[in-house]
Amino acid sequence: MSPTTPPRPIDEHRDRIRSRLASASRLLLCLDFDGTLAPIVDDPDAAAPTPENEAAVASLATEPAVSTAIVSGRALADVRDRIDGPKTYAGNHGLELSRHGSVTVHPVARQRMSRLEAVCETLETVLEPIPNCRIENKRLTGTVHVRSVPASVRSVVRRQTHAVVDRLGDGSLEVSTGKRIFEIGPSVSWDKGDAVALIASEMPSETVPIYIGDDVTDESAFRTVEPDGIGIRVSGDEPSAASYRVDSPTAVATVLNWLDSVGVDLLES
Ligand SMILES: O=P(O)(O)OC[C@H]1O[C@H](O[C@H]2O[C@H](CO)[C@@H](O)[C@H](O)[C@H]2O)[C@H](O)[C@@H](O)[C@@H]1O
Repeated sequence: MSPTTPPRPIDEHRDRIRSRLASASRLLLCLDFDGTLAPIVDDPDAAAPTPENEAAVASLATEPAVSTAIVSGRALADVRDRIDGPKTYAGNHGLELSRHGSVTVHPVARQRMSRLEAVCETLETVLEPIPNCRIENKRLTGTVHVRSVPASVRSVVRRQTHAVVDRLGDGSLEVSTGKRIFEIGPSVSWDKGDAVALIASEMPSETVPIYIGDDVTDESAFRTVEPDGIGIRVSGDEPSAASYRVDSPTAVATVLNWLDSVGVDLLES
């Protein structure tokens, strides 16, 4: 179901966050990567967390009462290389999970890897004439990047992507959208929200979950944590399942630093 209410600016509602933290003994802090910890940039390879976010995540990851997790659409190995500290990582929109020292992969996604590979290879050829179009093969999912593609031909990329997925995917792969991207993945009912629910299910009952993210795929995670936990969308005032919003990765750092310096002390010991 699509959300209908815009999230509220978090700075005007710190009291509710304070009281929610004060009623918990532990914090599960789940963080999206692109657009949340790292500003959106033209070249996906160049994405990096702001130094403030990098330092805040590293610091929060050492707090005994805090569990941190990165939940990203990027491949697990890729996002792990880009931000250090957390013990838990979910890559490929939750299809691969690294926790307790081992990696698990969604079994259906694993079965469909060869089909996904064939789709990515074909798209490399079919979309080769499109200026600045780029295919990111993430093994379990694939991303067609159109951020730097001339606006007039983006619809061509969309049509060709759907055509290749329909032809080679045989109903087992699907296309979704993100920020100037088309995402190709297995048609399975598993998303970031399911990954966050799984991570949260292993926490003590007095844990408050917080999820911060910026894109449509983060909405499932907001639905998982809300209303008992706290969803924070990095966005304008478009409708979201998150209750609160901040406007940029710079403002995310302010929230993370507040959690580190004030929020953690509010948790019941
Ligand atoms: O779930 P996330 O961690 O937010 O990952 C979502 C996608 O992020 C990346 O693409 C986005 O960021 C790029 C770099 O800023 C930008 O160029 C692109 O337009 C954005 O959509 C990543 O490349 C994808 O694989 C992720 O699925």
